[in-house]
Formats: sequence, structure tokens, C-alpha cells
Amino acid sequence: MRQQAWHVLPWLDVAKVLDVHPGKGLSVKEVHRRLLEVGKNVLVVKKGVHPVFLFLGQFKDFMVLVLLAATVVSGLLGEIADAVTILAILIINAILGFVQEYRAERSMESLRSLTAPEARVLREGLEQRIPAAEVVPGDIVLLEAGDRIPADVRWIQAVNMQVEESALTGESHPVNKSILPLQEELTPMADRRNMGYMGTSVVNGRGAGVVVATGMETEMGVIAGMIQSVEDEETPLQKRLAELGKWLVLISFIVCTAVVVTGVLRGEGFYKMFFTGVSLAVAAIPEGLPAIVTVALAVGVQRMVKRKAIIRKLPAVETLGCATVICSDKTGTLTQNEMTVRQIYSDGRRISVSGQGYDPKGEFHGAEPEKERDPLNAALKIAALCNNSKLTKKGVQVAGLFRSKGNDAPWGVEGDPTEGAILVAAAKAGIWREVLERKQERIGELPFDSDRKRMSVVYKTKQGRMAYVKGAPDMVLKLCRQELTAKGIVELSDERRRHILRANDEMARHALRILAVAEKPLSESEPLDEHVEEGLTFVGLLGMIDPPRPSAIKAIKICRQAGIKPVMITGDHRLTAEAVAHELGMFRGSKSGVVTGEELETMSERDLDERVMDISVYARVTPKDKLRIVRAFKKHGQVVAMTGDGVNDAPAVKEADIGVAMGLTGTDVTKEASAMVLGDDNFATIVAAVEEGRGIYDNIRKFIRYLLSCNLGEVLTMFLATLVGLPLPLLPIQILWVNLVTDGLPAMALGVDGAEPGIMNRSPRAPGESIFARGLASKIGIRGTMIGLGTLFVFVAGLFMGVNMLGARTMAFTTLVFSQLFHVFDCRSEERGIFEVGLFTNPYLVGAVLISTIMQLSVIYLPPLQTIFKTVPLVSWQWILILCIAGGPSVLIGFGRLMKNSWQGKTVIAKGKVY
Ligand SMILES: Nc1ncnc2c1ncn2[C@@H]1O[C@H](COP(=O)(O)OP(=O)(O)OP(=O)(O)O)[C@@H](O)[C@H]1O
Ligand SMILES: [Ca+2]
Repeated sequence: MRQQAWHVLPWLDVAKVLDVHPGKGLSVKEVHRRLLEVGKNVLVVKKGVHPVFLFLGQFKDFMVLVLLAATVVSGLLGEIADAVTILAILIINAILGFVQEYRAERSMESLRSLTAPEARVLREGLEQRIPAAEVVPGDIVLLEAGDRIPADVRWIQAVNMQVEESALTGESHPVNKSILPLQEELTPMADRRNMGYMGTSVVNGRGAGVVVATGMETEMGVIAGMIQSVEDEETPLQKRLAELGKWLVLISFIVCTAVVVTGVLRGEGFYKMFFTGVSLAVAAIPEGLPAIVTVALAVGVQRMVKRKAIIRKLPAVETLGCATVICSDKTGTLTQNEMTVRQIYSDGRRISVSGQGYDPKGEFHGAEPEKERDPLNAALKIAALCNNSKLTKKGVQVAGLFRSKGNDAPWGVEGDPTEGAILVAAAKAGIWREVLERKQERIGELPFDSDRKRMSVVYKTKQGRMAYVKGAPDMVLKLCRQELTAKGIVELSDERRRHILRANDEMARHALRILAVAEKPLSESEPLDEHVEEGLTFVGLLGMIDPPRPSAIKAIKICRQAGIKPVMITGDHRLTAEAVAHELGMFRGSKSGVVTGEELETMSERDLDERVMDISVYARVTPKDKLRIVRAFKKHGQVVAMTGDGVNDAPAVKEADIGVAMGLTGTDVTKEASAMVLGDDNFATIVAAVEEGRGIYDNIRKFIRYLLSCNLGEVLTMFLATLVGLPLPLLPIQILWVNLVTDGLPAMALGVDGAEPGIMNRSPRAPGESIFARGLASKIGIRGTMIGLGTLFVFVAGLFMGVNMLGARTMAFTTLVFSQLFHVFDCRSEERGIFEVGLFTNPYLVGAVLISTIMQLSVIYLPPLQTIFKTVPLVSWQWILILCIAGGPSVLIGFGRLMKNSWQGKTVIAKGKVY
């Protein structure tokens, strides 16, 4: 089957060789057989790290290795029980670290599969969307502008098809494609006009191809080395934390050395002090930090998926939390994208259309679309023919009401909803493309794109060739010279032109989205290029409603509270945009009305920079304008999210800080340029993702605060004790234990904490902000010192009360553990104390603290563990003292916050500018 010169064969022969019916595609059974035979359509299978190596990796840390060596030595010296316990603790630690990293790895993997590319294929006569990896040789793939070609194909249909092949040939100029066989077998790849290659993308037109090679058999597979592999990008925060981690290692190292040196100078044995120092270093270095950050990011990403936001680039998770401007398309994002034609204008009359949704039943009021040459009838015919969408019932194409009998599934539309709407309107008059096409055949097409804002088709009829055009009325009317009326074709006077434009504005003011339709007879010899759109006959206007999404209205309100500026950038008419923007509440607080693409054209960069912060609605823009708008916002230091769907949107999406692509209607090229894909194309989803982004960042701050203040407390306990000449308050094995019970589960539980209420009432944080900003560093410093001093205080108090060394150490040991188990609840909020947050609102945290408590109690009360950990049971006065010192700060701060916040009113409103 492989290495054929497909380009010299006629396409029907290619289909024959590959044993596929070009109009039906393969059968499911055959697909399975071929999939087994040639394997998946993927280039390189990137293997994750094997779990065993992941586990061993937990021991590669330098300090842990030193501790391991010291343990072995102490084992050899006869301290077998000690050595075994330390080993056990280290292994449990490694298991915890392993679980964290493994989870992180797995969630990143599932993330990758979420963003895997798809392909449209024809199988068993039906159009289907499948993962691109499941494409097999012989499949008929359907492609249109913006699609990435999923495998090597031989074209069997190519309508104005242009493909950008720079990924393969380096040539960035798009190549025209055709289906004609070539003469020369040795034609270089770049000139094989009837072939399409995996990894290249369609930039114009549409077509179909039969797959001739998949996976490593493709031209791309042959040079697979050139493909950029999917790198796991580190987020800026992860990079900064890695940096921080290095500093922490250094500082811990210095402090621990100081502890060892002072201890030895004061006459403690070197070996004992060395052991203490190394244990302290192991405890103080937050080696779990990177893994917890990854888990927090991954968990956040999964939460976003549940809310229909699919992250393609991990750094976007952080940037989302900083977003200050969200630029969004109108159609389908802010509106429902379920359109219904409500009004038609033709021959000077206004006709209203009744009916619900996509059900092709409804009445025309104002005229009857019956007579053959009636202008209304003609308008609907053009609407049906200049159209690539399909009416369906449960995914099955239906042509004509008579064929839908007995199928009670709701009507749906496959393809562009705008086209679907006018198809439904035509069907209401009994006009179906499939029926019309029995008498005329489409021979040419100039596809729609958002720069041209129109689309044309050419049909061969019995009376000769006809061009049918539809598009934005302002564009189409410019191309018209006549008008179709009940009396026949008449000259389009300036007065008539104004009349039509007035009707258009009037409809637009009612938030209708309007298309004009026009036609023109062509001579046989005329070439099928843009000239067919000149000198047209105007036939009518079709106005459709597209109601705003209620969720978008809510989301826009939330944006304002959150200090985020919502901006609508639409290709639609100025008045339509204005009416919809009003319904959405888009103008509140905006100093400027709608700005159109034309006005933008006349604005210099300076003008735009000056005004951009005041403008909330742009209309009749082209994708190029979007890029200018993004740049202007960025000059103001704004963090911009920008949506896009069409191929031409890709540059603006790429330029934005957070490029957002439409999952349902977006093209592959735009998706690949994006950082996030909306599973439901809904504006509200972007806002939900921003909320999650803020929550994730909060969570990272929460456990950094927790880990660092606790570790500081541990180090200070030991350091201060050696400094003032006290006996060591904790033994090495106890230090390691503290590290195990406090750093592991509770920190992880903080990483998956829920978002704080009011998180969308704050202004966005600055993108370059330090993780310790807004008072976090002093919070860590103060609490760490309190934990250290508190522990020492309990230790000294124990000795003072005549408790022996074993007892005093047990008291210090327990105070240190419980101080941290209390403190973890404080870390859940920066503004509110434990009483406002509630102790039981994070069940994972409650569970983690419970487990840690039980672990600590067993170490104190189970006799075999007592001998290993050198502990004694505590009596009630000791417990009271410990709990007061450990829990006091949390309770006192909690009360203070409660008083203060109830005094000031609970919500902290965004301090920045409110839009
Ligand atoms: N399939 C189509 N065929 C012909 N003309 C179309 C088609 N779809 C849209 N138009 C016209 O082109 C204009 C611009 O469309 P475009 O897709 O750029 O933006 P939009 O979908 O209207 O709005 P948004 O940019 O908010 O999604 C529309 O207002 C409409 O008049
Ligand atoms: Ca658009």
C-alpha cells in the first residue's frame, strides 16, 4: 500500500487502489482492521518517566543522601532501631513525594490527550469527528480553511483550496491545490499540487482527500526529527520557585552548619550534632514544593476542564489570574449562536417570519413566497444555495420535510449557524437545497472569510450559469447595480439604495444580524474568480435574531467587580453590535460608543493608544484590527485575553497574553495558536477560568506560606536553643518525624483548597508580582518566629517544672507538631481568620490533620514507638500548656479578624479601577 506515486494516478484510481468508496468512506469494520495493521496515526510516542525511576528520583536530593549515609553509619555503630526508623521515615517521605509527582505527571498526560487534534472523516456514508490519531489509509477526510491536515492525502475535491506547507517545505506562500493527476512521477514534493501533507494547513477554500499514508509513513513522519515535540512548559512561577528553592537550600545549609558548629563549640559530641544538622536540613528544605505546585496547577487545570475551559499551555493558568482585559467575539461567545430569521426585506416590503429554533415550520407575514419569480422566493433560493450547512435530525442529514417523517428528534444544524438559520427560513417556504440541486449543479465557490465578509457560489442551470452571493449588506450592496422586484429587474437608483440601507439599519437596531443576498447570470466563458461578484442584482435582506447568553450577561457583571474590562470585537454591523452590547450591559462605565473598523482605519497608533482604554465595543472589524487592539492594550500594560475562531484570527490570538480559541467553531490553526480552548464557546467560561486561575495562585501562596513558616519555626527552635546554650530540644529522629507529619498531607490538602468567596471581588494581581507580595513575607516571618519561640518556651517550661529531659523533649516535639497543625487552618485565607473560613470546609485538610494527629499520638502513647522516638506519655497540665501555646495564636488572630471584618463589612471590593 505504501510508497506509491499517488500524484500521477487519477483520483478515482487512488480510491480504487486504497479500496474505498469516495462518496461513502470506509466501513467501521475495515477501519478497525486497518488500524490494527498500520497502527495509530501519530508521529512520536513520547514515553512518560517510568514510575520506578520517579520513585528512585525522590532520593536524589543531596541532603537526603547525606542523611542516608549517616544512617547507615549509625546502623553499623549499633543504633539499629534508630537507623531502621530513619530509613522508614525517608521511605514514607519518598512515597509521598512519589505520589505527588506521579499524580502531577498523570494529570499532565490527561491534559495532553484533551487537546489532541481531531479530524473530520467520511465513514459509512456519514460525516464524523474523530481523534486525528485514528485516521487510517483509505479514509476520506474533509477539510476546510483553518484545518490542519491530519495525514498525507490525495485530493479528490478541492474548492479554491490553498494550503500553507511551510512546516514541510519552508515555503510560507500558500500553494493552490487541485485534483488533476500530474504527468511526472519525479515531481518534487513542493509541486505535487494534488497532494496534501500531514502537519500542513488549509488556509483557504475547502475540499476532501483520500488518506494515502498515516503516522510515521507520512512525509512528516519521515522527517519526524523536525517536528517540535510537546515540551512540558514550566510556568514563570515554577521557574521563580525553582530559584527560590535554591536560595532556601543555601540558607538552610548555612543555618544548619551554624547549628552544628555552635553545638560542637558548646561541647556536644560532633557525631550527634552532625546527625542533628543533617536531619534539620532535610526537614527545612521544602523539597516537596515543586511537586505540590505542579499538583496545584494540575488540579486547577482539571477544575477548569470541568467548567469547559481547556488549557493548552500551562503558563496560561497563572496569566489568567492576572487578566485585566477580556476581548471577545460577539457571535456565539456573547450570544447563543442559535439563530432564527425573523425578518426579510425584499422588493421594498418587510416580511416577518414566525417559528421556533431550527424547526423548519413557520409562516411568512407580509407576502407569500409562492410564485416562481417572486423576489422573496428568489431571496430564499439564494439563501439555500449559497450555503454549506445542513439541516439534521440527530446527526442525520434530512432534505425535505417528507423525509423527516417518523423521526421525532429535534432539528439541528451542521455547519455555520448563520447559514443554518437562513437554510431553515428557506425550508419554511419549502425550498431545500437538495431538491434544487437536482436541476442545477454547483461548479464554483468563493468561500466566506471575515475579511471579505461575503460568500459566492456559481451554479450551472438550464438557463445558463448563475452566481449567487450573500454577505454583509454594506459590502454586497456596493457590488449591486440592479434590484429584483415583482416587475422584474430594475436599475438600483440612489434612492432605492438609501431605502435598503435604512431598512438594514432599522433591522440592525433591533439587534438583528443581517445578510444581503444577490445574484447575477454569467456567460459560459467568464472565469470563476472575484469578478463574478461585480454588477450584481440585489434580491433581499435576511435579518436573524441571536439572543445574548444569559450567562454572558452575568459574567460581564462579574468582570466589572473583578477589575477586568470586557470588550466586544465583532465583525457584525455597528447597530447590531450596539443593540446586542446594550442587552449585555457592555456599555456601563464606557466613555465611548461603538468604534467601527472603518474608524479604526483612520486612527493612528497614537490615537488608538490614547482611546483604547475607553472603548468597549468594536464593530465591522477585520482580524487585522484585532491584532492592533491587542497591541494597544498591551502598551498600557494590560494583560489581555483575546478570542478567535477563523484562520485569520490566529495572529491576534497568538499575540494576546491569553489566546482563547473556540472549541466548537474554531479552526485548528487558531486552536494551535491559543493558550486555552473554550469547550462551549461561551464568554462566561473565560471568566470562570480567570476565577480558577486566581484560585490556583491563591492555593500556591497558601502552602508556600504554610511550608515556609513551619520550616522556619523548626529551624529557629534548634538554632536558638544552640545559640543560648540549651540542650537540644529535639532529637534528629523527632525532627524528621515533624517534617513527615506536617509537610506531607496537610500541605497537599492546601494545594487543592477551594477558591475563597469574593475572589472575583478583588482587582487582578500584577503579573510580575512576587509570590511574597502583599504581606506574605512578614506573615511567614512572624508566624515562624512564634512557632520557634513557642516550642522553646514549652521546652524550658517543662524543664523548669521539673520534668525530665525525655518529658521536656516530648513536650517540645508535640508543641512543634501541633503549632503547625493549627497554623495550617490560618493559611487558608489571608484576609479572614479560622472562624470565618470554618474549620470543616476543606474535607481533605480535616482528614490530613486528623491522620497527622493520630500519628503524633501513637508516637507518644504506643510503647514500641516510645522507645524508638524517645518519648513519654504526657499528662493533662502538659497538654493544656501545649495546646494553649500551639493553638493560641490561631484562635486569637481568628477572633481579631472576626471583629475587624464584621466591623468593616466582609467583602473586600476591588481597589483598582472598576469598569
Ligand atoms: N457564512 C456567511 N456567508 C456570508 N456572509 C457572512 C457569513 N457569516 C457572516 N457573514 C457576514 O459577515 C459579517 C462578519 O462576520 P464575522 O464572522 O467576521 O463576524 P461575526 O461572526 O458577525 O461576529 P463575531 O466576530 O463577533 O463572531 C457578518 O456580520 C455577516 O454579515
Ligand atoms: Ca468571528
